[in-house]
Amino acid sequence: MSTPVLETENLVKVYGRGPAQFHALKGLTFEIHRGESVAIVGKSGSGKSTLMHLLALLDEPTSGVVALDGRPVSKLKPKTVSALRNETFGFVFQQFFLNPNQTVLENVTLPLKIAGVSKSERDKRGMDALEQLKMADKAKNKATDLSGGQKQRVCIARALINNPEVLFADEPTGNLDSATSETVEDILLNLQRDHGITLVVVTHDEDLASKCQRRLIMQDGEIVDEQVGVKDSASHKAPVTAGHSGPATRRRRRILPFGKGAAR
Ligand SMILES: Nc1ncnc2c1ncn2[C@@H]1O[C@H](COP(=O)(O)OP(=O)(O)OP(=O)(O)O)[C@@H](O)[C@H]1O
Repeated sequence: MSTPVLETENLVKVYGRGPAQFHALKGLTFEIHRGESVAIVGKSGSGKSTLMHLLALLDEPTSGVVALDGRPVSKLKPKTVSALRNETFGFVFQQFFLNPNQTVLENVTLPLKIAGVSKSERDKRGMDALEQLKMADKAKNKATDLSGGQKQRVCIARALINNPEVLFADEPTGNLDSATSETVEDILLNLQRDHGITLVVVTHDEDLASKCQRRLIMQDGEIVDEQVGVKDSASHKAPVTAGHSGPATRRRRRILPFGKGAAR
């Protein structure tokens, strides 16, 4: 089996100190494989967002390892971690985080501007991404002059602008009505299925979770169950596999020392 794109080993996150200490993640060990769709689900406060932030290298664990392409990243310099994050990941959040004073195209191309890409190249790639999301006709609109579903499509275009290996989505349908949610779900799942992007979704939305290939069920800072199989629908033909495939915390292979044997 290929090297997992992301894996964790005994991942622990403790917030606060002394009597105020709170163990948000209690030693998680699991793998996410390239090109799969994984939903992280569980009740409010179970640790989903904390886990996603650690996987996405937006926060550091208290102890344990996060490895990207088999290479532990927890001990890297902040600058290297930032570069890895920008090169490898795209992000979609419930709160769209669009700049209201900029056009749709400017919002979508912001990551390229930060990376120092020329305006002509940014605009070309931005329009390509907007085409993909069927939003090219709104390129010159202010980002505020859009419906919720359109805003989320702009956010997805922005997340795709760097050709990410992994797309992290934190409650991507949280602010959308059910019809619009379905459109956004299908866009995300199509990106995973047709373009091989690894999709990691934190969600309370059962419909979205059921369309992912794997669900990690969290409770009180632990992964207590793992379900495999996607909902049978017109766009998702694989049958649901009931039950779970065993403890999600099982280890199958050792994480390699950073830089050894991990091609990217
Ligand atoms: N910065 C922090 N300081 C202290 N405790 C925190 C902090 N961030 C999160 N927590 C606590 O850690 C636990 C897990 O939080 P987290 O946001 O990961 O849960 P969640 O499953 O994503 O919840 P929700 O579904 O409501 O977003 C919660 O009890 C939360 O109160």
